[in-house]
Amino acid sequence: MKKDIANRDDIILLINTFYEKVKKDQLIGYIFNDVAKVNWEKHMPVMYDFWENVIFFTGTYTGNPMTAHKQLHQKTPLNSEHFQEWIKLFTQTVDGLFEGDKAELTKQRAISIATVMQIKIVHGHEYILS
Ligand code: HEM
Repeated sequence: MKKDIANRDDIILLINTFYEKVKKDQLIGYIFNDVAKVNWEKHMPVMYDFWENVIFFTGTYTGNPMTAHKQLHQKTPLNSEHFQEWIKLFTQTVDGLFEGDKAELTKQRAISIATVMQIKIVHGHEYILS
């Protein structure tokens, strides 16, 4: 049986594994590699903090993901297929490594944040949410 997500080391493993898949992905890899040209050394600690905050409420992340992705959407349009792929890779990564309540919570939070992000970004002006 797999273990559950229990601490920051588990989050680091999860996020490292996820972005290894993302970078190689046919559908969304180019957005990170070619459009945003992500500085991974800078980006990864931000993502560990973000997910640690989402899962364990540590208060370590203070950024604004919505702004970051709105800016990205102006450089290259993000669509529903991109978000579906992101969710698929994230869910597969969690399931490949962990199981338990925190693992379930992590997938649910990822899906709900991705859904809100997609509504705001892809469908933008039709919604009052901002
Ligand atoms: C199609 C889906 C997505 C794409 C293509 C995407 C791409 C990106 C890119 C290129 C960055 C900027 C990295 C950098 O240069 O610093 C970024 C940042 C980030 N992304 Fe995403 N993303 C997606 C979905 C999501 C989702 C669903 C979440 C959360 C559940 C998320 C969370 C974040 C966070 C927290 C940051 C850091 C923002 C900051 O600088 O504080 N992303 N994303």
